[in-house]
This record gives sequence, structure tokens and C-alpha cells, in this order.
Amino acid sequence: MGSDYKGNKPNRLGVKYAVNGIVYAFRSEMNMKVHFVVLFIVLFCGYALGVSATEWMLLTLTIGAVLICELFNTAMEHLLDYLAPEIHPTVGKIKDLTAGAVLVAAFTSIIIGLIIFLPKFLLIL
Ligand SMILES: Nc1ncnc2c1ncn2[C@@H]1O[C@H](COP(=O)(O)OP(=O)(O)OP(=O)(O)O)[C@@H](O)[C@H]1O
Repeated sequence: MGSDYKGNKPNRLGVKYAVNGIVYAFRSEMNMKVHFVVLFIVLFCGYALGVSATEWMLLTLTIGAVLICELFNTAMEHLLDYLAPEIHPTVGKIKDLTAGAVLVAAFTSIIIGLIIFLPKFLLIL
């Protein structure tokens, strides 16, 4: 199937559009704001408590996973609201599933954060 957009597609890198997507998600989604607040707390604690390179890698991976899940969750919500604006159990299930992915990523991130930071906090108490 042809598309008007494809024919007029500008021939350049899409970084600007990707950043637009992240900025849009940050502005429109409360969860995204919470993730960024947690991200800055983790960066501050990581710097203050001197986490190792391996620990930084694990923190980066887990925080990245949460942000990726939230972006896909937001995209899925918009897609479904556009394609199927009516109330439908299947739409509800799909939205619950993508929200579940964010929750799993967030819990994983909390567990990794506790494993890395708790012993360091206990040492300075
Ligand atoms: N069209 C629909 N049909 C049936 N249930 C729906 C529909 N839209 C939303 N729901 C239900 O409401 C929940 C919240 O959906 P909504 O689109 O409001 O997401 P949200 O509250 O903005 O989520 P988030 O906090 O991740 O942005 C869904 O997980 C689903 O259970």
C-alpha cells in the first residue's frame, strides 16, 4: 500500500524526531516524569556513593529498559486510541499488557537498585 508520507519523506537522520518523541512522552505522561526524577536520584546517589563501572552498566541497562517500556506503552496507547477509540475488552487487555511491561521493568529496576545501593547506604549509617 502506498503512502503520501513515504513519497515526501525527508532524506535525513531521524534523531530530531526521536528526541521529539521523548520530549512529548515526558510532557504528556506523568509516569515518564516520575522515571526521570528517579533517574536523577540514581545518578546523584551513584556519584555520591561511588558505584563501580559494572554497577553503572547495570543501572544504565535497567533504567534504559524502564524508559523504553514507557515509550512503547505510550505509543501503544496512542495507536489504540487512534485505531480503536471505542471501549473494547481487547483494547483494554492490550493496554494492560503494555502497562504490565512497564511495571515489570520498574520492579526489576528497584531490585537492582536495592542490591547495588542498600549495602552502600548501610555502610555509611
Ligand atoms: N478503549 C478501551 N477499552 C477498554 N478498556 C480501556 C480502553 N482504554 C483504556 N482502557 C482501560 O483503562 C486503562 C488505562 O488506559 P489509558 O489509556 O487511560 O492509559 P493511562 O491511564 O493513560 O496509562 P498510563 O498511566 O500508562 O499513561 C487501560 O489499561 C485499560 O484497562
